[in-house]
Amino acid sequence: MSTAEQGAASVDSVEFGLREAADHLAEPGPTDDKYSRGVLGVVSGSAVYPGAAALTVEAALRTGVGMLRYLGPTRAAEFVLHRRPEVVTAPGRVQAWLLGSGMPRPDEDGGADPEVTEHVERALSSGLPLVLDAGALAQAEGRAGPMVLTPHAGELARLLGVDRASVEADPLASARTAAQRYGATVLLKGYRTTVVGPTGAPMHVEQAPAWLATAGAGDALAGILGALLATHSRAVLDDPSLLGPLAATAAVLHGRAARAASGGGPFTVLDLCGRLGLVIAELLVLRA
Ligand SMILES: NC(=O)C1=CN([C@@H]2O[C@H](COP(=O)(O)OP(=O)(O)OC[C@H]3O[C@@H](n4cnc5c(N)ncnc54)[C@H](OP(=O)(O)O)[C@@H]3O)[C@@H](O)[C@H]2O)[C@@H](O)CC1
Ligand SMILES: Nc1ncnc2c1ncn2[C@@H]1O[C@H](COP(=O)(O)OP(=O)(O)O)[C@@H](O)[C@H]1O
Repeated sequence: MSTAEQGAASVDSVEFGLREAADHLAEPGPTDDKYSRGVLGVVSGSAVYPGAAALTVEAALRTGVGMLRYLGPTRAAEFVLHRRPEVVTAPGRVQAWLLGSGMPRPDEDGGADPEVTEHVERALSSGLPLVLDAGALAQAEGRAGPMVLTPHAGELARLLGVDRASVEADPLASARTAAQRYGATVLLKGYRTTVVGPTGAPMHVEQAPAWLATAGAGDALAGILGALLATHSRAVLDDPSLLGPLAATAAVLHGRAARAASGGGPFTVLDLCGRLGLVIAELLVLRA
């Protein structure tokens, strides 16, 4: 589907841009410590997709958290620690959770190991802000609490029990259906990223170059959003309608970092992650 067709199908959403994103960034102050900044819990990756664990963690750290607790499978944890020794692999208090990137769905052969499943179950019933991605999307069923679902069109089609073409024909209506069904904010990925909450006006973000259509880019987006939820946890618990602007902010950071990494050509997902700090610094200047 062309961008023009996507636009025509989504005339009801408003563009969420740089200035709006700048207003949804948490900047630490002199009295902050690693706990007050926000701790993100991450359960991602698997024996099949250990890379997704590294990408979610890298993106979250680069977006800025006080601490990241990684509680995924052992092989992925070793890989994560090797790359990022600042990650903590002991359980403990967190302010938000990112679940599912690179993990099997509960109905898939093999499933996750029992220890990982227990971490996921605890997170799902914690009442804390959640990002549910990839293998954790179906866990939204029957859950209460503030959560953002981050499907691509194929995953949203699976969730809704429709074919992918019908999601692509009207991304906004499809995302809205899921938002209402699950009482969640839905961030639907694609060239245009659509964000819809169970209430409130839908938004869209178009900051990214098409070079971003590359494996692992969605894992990085999930990490960015997880970090934003951890650093805005109290505000989200007070006002869950903040989930929409925070999800859209994640898409803006992701797209801008992709553009910076690209410079007009191809790039890797780790290149994108490496640009996040400067993109955030640029946006913070905008609101000064
Ligand atoms: N480095 C890592 O560790 C990485 C790990 N990753 C992890 O992998 C897991 C699986 O995620 P995934 O998006 O790849 O698969 P999945 O959710 O089953 O959706 C498939 C959809 O795509 C479509 N489709 C398939 N082939 C197509 C084609 N050639 N050209 C066009 N369309 C095609 C297909 O549509 P269909 O044709 O079936 O309608 C269906 O809609 C997930 O946990 C993720 O986090 C990834 O992030 C990558 C990096
Ligand atoms: N044509 C495109 N132009 C810009 N961004 C895109 C395009 N296609 C996909 N993206 C972005 O790339 C990311 C892909 O995520 P996803 O499909 O989950 O891939 P993966 O599972 O491999 O990480 C999303 O953030 C999506 O918005």
